[in-house]
Amino acid sequence: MSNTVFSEISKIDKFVRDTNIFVNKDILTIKKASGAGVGIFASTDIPKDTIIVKIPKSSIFTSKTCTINNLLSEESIEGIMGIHLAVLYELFVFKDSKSHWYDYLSFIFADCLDNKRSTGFYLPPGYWSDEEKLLLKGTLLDCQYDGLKTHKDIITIYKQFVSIAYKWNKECDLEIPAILKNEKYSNLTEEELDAEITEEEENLLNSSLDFFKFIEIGFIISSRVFEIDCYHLFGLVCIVDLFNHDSKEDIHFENDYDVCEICGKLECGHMIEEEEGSEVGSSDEEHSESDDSRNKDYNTESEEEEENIDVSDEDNDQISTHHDQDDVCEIRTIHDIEKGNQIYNTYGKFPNAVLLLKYGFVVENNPYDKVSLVKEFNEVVDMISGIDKYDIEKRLRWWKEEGIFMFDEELESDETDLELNDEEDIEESEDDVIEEECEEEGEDDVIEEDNDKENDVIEEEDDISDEVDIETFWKDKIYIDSFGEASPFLERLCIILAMTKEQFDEKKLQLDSNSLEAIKSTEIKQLLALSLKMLKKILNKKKLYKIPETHQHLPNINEIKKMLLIENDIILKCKENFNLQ
Ligand SMILES: C[S@@+](CC[C@H](N)C(=O)[O-])C[C@H]1O[C@@H](n2cnc3c(N)ncnc32)[C@H](O)[C@@H]1O
Repeated sequence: MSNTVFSEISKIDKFVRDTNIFVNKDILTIKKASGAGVGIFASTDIPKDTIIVKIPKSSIFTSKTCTINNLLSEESIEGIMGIHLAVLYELFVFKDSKSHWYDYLSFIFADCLDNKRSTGFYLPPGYWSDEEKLLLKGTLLDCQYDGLKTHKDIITIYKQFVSIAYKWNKECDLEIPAILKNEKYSNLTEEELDAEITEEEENLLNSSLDFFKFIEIGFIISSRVFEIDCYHLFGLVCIVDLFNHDSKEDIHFENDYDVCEICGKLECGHMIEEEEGSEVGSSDEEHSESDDSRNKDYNTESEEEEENIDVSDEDNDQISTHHDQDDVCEIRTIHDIEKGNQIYNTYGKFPNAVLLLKYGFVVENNPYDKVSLVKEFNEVVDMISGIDKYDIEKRLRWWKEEGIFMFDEELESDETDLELNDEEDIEESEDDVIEEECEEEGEDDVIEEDNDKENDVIEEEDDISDEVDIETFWKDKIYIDSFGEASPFLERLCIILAMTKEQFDEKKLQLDSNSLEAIKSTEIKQLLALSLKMLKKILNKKKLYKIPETHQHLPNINEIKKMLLIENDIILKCKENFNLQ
């Protein structure tokens, strides 16, 4: 769990004051939240649309605002990777005396700084003990997300960071963060960095405490990071990162995403240059020129400081004046909140497996939760008789490569139709108003822009089959949902597998849901009965998980038990819905 400690909260008071973060203390209380570290609560009734926190973008820790921002941009490291590397320097190199961010970062990474800690490392499930991972075998986390495996990408990132740290040390005498000290990777070529990670290498690193600390820091970042805008990309947002998660959110994080990608401002010379440039067709040059000139300043600075990098006060002044005061993010309540209630943010519409992988916790009554049926589906398919194996493979291949995307669109258009029907009445009455407003404000351009955006979305959707990993996509759709219902994709796939050869090949029923409806009633009845039988066989194969009773010594046993109990609950609901024992 990436929780902070309530008794240490005063550590961030000074940071909050110094960086002009506005917290409406008259209506908010920060306190212990049962089972979830610290949380934020309403100390009075709070009406809808109240701004409860305001934070200047310059007070958000990002790869652009951190102390080594100039070095990161020279290496083209940005986003979450940039934050990861920057945190190592703020915590272990610049520390209290030189880091403008230390009070905040040492609060959220307190455990990582404590060399005598009594708790183990806070790591994603792939790094848990074999005993713990065994208990989660067969869950969605295992079947769909490969969450019980360690991932080699993190090793490549570690090697890259070590190599860069040695380079900066050589070029600008910048101290190497202790956890990146590893001579073996101190001078890697591009080729060596890209090379396949060997098992020996993996085993060696997986027995290093510094490497675990490196992963832990990455995991804490993953559990607290926010998407900011197209300039900063991601960031750690003090105070805002104290809101706990619930699928029913109380607040919205509001900010302008579309800012200038060069300087991060909402309006600036670069944007005008770009507009003018695009008219005369020279925007790229001008952009890169201004980009270079900005980098030149930073480069010169780093050259000047080559002898001895002095990080901070000056740089931090530059950071805090770099953005306009009105470049702020706001937290706004989206409905009335009652006094005493915890105020929740939502981290996304994620099943518990993803919550555990990204944030280290699971929640009960999660409407987005699922139980995987991939293993059970494959077992039943292996037992199908009456159709030859080649035919089954052909149908499955068609489903994975084409059918599933067509069905996805079919479901989406059904949903859109439903929404449109609901909205029709409202829209009709609003039409006159909109027409009037457009006339007044000359909004033709806006409408065109909106259309362009819609076209982009449609194009993007058309490309979906090219972008997603086909294996991951189809498996993700083979599940029981949180209400104990089989996924519509699984139902349709069972129909496809239950078809006769003629129904599949000649009538092409799989391509057209209308002809599926129109098919002769006796024929369809038989087909649906067969497919329901197959579906029930699959569901019947799903067994309840054994809840461990004697494993209290395992550090992650509470989350494991919670996860298994929740999946069992869904399986039981499903058995009831389908009258299975
Ligand atoms: C962004 S932080 C939220 C503040 C955090 N509770 C703290 O003490 O600093 C995210 C972390 O809070 C915890 N958390 C958030 N929502 C939770 C929930 N509904 N149940 C349990 N833990 C939760 C998890 O440890 C998660 O990694």
